[in-house]
Amino acid sequence: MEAPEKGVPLSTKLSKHGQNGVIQPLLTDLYQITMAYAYWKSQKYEDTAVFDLFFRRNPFRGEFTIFAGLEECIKFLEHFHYTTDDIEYLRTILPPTTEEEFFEFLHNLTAKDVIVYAVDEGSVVFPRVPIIRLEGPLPVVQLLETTLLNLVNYASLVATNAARFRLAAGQDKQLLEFGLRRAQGPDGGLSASRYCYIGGFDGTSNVLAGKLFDIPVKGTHAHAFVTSYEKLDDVHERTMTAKDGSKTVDFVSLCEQKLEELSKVLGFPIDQVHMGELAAFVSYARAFPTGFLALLDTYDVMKSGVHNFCAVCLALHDLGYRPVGVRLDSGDLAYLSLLLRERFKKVAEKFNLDWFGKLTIVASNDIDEDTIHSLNQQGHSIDAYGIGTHLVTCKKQPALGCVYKLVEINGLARIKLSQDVEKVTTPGKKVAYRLFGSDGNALLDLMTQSEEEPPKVKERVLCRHPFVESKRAYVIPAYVECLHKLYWKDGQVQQPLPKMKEIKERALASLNKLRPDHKRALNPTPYKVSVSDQLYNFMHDLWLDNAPIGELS
Ligand SMILES: Nc1ncnc2c1ncn2[C@@H]1O[C@H](COP(=O)(O)OP(=O)(O)OP(=O)(O)O)[C@@H](O)[C@H]1O
Ligand SMILES: O=P(O)(O)OC[C@H]1O[C@H](OP(=O)(O)OP(=O)(O)O)[C@H](O)[C@@H]1O
Ligand SMILES: O=C(O)c1cccnc1
Ligand SMILES: [Mg+2]
Repeated sequence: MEAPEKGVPLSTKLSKHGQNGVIQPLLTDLYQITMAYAYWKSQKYEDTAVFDLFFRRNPFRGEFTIFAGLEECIKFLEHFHYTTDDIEYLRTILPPTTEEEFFEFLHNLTAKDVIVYAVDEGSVVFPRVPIIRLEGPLPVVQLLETTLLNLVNYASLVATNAARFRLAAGQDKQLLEFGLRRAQGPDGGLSASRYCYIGGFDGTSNVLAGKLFDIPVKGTHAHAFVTSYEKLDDVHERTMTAKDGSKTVDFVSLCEQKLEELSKVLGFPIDQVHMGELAAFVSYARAFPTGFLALLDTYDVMKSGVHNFCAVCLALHDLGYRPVGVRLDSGDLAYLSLLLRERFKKVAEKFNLDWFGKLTIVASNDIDEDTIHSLNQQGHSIDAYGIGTHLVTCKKQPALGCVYKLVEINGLARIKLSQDVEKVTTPGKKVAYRLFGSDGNALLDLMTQSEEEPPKVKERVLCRHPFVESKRAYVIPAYVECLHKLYWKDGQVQQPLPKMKEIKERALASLNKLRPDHKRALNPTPYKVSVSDQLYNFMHDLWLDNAPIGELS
């Protein structure tokens, strides 16, 4: 890699060619390069290969996956080139017998002769269906394998995880990604923020992700802010001016008065209320009068936090400001959210302030998908979730198993056999279609050989299980979507690459066309991925041709 230029802003360094600078041809496994040498040495560099990138099983025991990472893959192809520096490095790691002409060959390689068909980024995808199909000179498409898998696997995994959190929480809740501190390094953190947004989150706490990807950045405050104050005297600047500029008051005294008033009206003892916490809330409100959202659980949510919060809210109201809400970061989140809502409604009633009952309650603290389902079952009054560890580390399943398999060489289909039927590849160049029923929902995905006629609307098509002969169905689609679009040819991007927001909208729209039972959290119904009759017969003939016949004696 060229040395970073001095004086270049960080964002430019990180987004070389509008892409993370670490994404470059050497971000690969050594064996791709040694294979390229062996192909080159045995005159196979002009062979034309077709590779499919696909996964065999959906993550998180689910029955769907959100495809993400395509834009990065296309940009990688656009700039695929080994620099002089890269070649010098390769010279040091390849054996001295490596011929000089190979390094020249590598130095001149680009992806201009590669053709890429792919499913649109953000689409729901299913096992075995090629998400990306690459065709081109064998050494080049081979050299792309590891980087493309790296770009797609985590992106799709975390986008799917985010989509599952969204399904659990419902469309009306705010979902905030708070995972940077727990993410797998800086790149893991940035990718997580980007692809969680695509998968259905509303924002991130990750400021750099906000800057680089134009994602809304959001946040509250930490316990440290509260514990840094011990008593009310710690608030040095006591005054605050009304929103309309009409008056300036002693805000600390105003908050104290409100606390006393609340204690009388609601009947709670003031001696259990932590004055350091009140000092912190006062200071935070002074800094953010239009965005006051306080963390309530530093000492005791119901004995201290909520009283201090309500007092500051009433004081802000006197000055014409509208507070935002609270965050809970420990304890029984369902129970506490209900108690808080009850309290807010009571204050709303006693002080005749309708908005008070509708203040936002944010919950955080080690929340996973199951926690959200459980909270829903119990009943709660949470409006927003801040989610970190389980989301970005994908604790429930830390990797998606996308693979990259050779399916055709020089126009001849190739099959990879395995004792494990699931691992047998689908040979040849294929096209995938999604067939929809009259209710608008997806019925199944169908793979055909590339030269076959596409399935037609209102025409019966035989769809077969790829392995089980008896499993087949006639489908009369109300709508047919060709999943494979031409994305890269002649060294040019062939489709407009959509903005993050559009990819996010596609993910939502694509999920909305999937029947609810496929999206169910527990034991969802598998979505059918089938092959055409022609592809079925072709595949099984090739299988028999390639499987040796055993002999018993
Ligand atoms: N009502 C609830 N139903 C199911 N799970 C909940 C509920 N409320 C909280 N949780 C989860 O229970 C776990 C509680 O974790 P833990 O015991 O570490 O936290 P805590 O004791 O409440 O807080 P602290 O961070 O102060 O230790 C968290 O994963 C949280 O998301
Ligand atoms: O729990 P997560 O889903 O990862 O969400 C992010 C967490 O990060 C913050 O605190 P941190 O965990 O650093 O400290 P805490 O455990 O003391 O709250 C925040 O208060 C959340 O608890
Ligand atoms: O803004 C927050 O509340 C936040 C951000 C990151 C991690 N935990 C909380
Ligand atoms: Mg925590």
